[in-house]
Amino acid sequence: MIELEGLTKRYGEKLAVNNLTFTVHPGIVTGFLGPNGAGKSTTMRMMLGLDNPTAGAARIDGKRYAQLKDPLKYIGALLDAKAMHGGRSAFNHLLCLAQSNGIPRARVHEVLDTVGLTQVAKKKAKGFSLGMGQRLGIAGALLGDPEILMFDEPVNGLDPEGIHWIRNLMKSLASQGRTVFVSSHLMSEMALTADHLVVIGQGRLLADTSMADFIHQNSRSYVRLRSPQRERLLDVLHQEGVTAVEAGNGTLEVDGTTSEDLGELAARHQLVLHELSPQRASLEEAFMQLTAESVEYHAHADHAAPGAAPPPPTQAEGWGESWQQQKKGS
Ligand SMILES: Nc1ncnc2c1ncn2[C@@H]1O[C@H](COP(=O)(O)OP(=O)(O)OP(=O)(O)O)[C@@H](O)[C@H]1O
Repeated sequence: MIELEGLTKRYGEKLAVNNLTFTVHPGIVTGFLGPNGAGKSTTMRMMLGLDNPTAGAARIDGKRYAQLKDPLKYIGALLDAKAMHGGRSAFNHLLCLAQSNGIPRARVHEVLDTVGLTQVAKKKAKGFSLGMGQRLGIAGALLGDPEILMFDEPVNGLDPEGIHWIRNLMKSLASQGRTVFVSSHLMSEMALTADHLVVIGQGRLLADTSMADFIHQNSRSYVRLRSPQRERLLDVLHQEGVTAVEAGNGTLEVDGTTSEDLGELAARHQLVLHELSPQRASLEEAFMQLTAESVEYHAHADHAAPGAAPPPPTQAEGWGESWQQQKKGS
């Protein structure tokens, strides 16, 4: 496992990572999330001994990275897919890594095969597309058959087939009992891949929880109702002590109950429903809700291209104030 204890990094005035303590466990995929500049890459670099902490420590199986003999056999990482000697062939790049970590040459062929680069193994890495570079970086991470794997934005530059492949690879590595720690800005992808989440903002820990709990705790679930007998429906809900919020287009939003209960209630009162749909928030909505105050870099609408239409509000923005007020009031 990976253990962080009070991990801190200061660059001059900037506290990039602020007293992070958490553990990344084996057997699951742990997603590492945070807005731009939150400190994710700095944290990962310190885990790999590429940056020295100002305070605290990161331990890999109980040891600091520098104390590991043949570190690629303990932890494999993809941090920056472009960080390789472009003049070397894919095969030679991996062979150099293998030789410096006591890994047999045959393993280079195996990992090239795993990532689908066997046919271009003799080609120089500098001619590789972004997606091929990502695959080569992942091959390097897998080289030592490590129990711990760390990927910073692994789906960057990958096409849909490549994204699907890396998702399945990470899940299968975790199902083999390995520790998989992955950062990504693609929330929809993270929602499909990670079981557990660590979220940071401005260097501080904001959440360390299961995916399901994270979404549940940081977002709103409700049931949307639409009925041609809206007034009667509102009366019935009122009598039952259920609060409904009018949401435009003739729809009502109801918190604190289930679509099953509402359907049965409507049936008992012979009310016609045209819509009865449970609305569950997405990871993206939950993430934006939690990190809203720690986003450092905002785009402003008046800097948009001339004539560009403003973006439609997200569902999270759509809930806006009334939800915030309800939360404060509760
Ligand atoms: N070598 C450095 N010198 C000075 N400041 C740095 C250095 N590396 C990172 N920082 C600063 O530390 C903060 C955290 O950066 P980091 O790259 O770790 O964030 P991140 O969460 O990985 O961001 P992104 O999602 O945009 O990749 C940023 O404000 C960044 O400008």
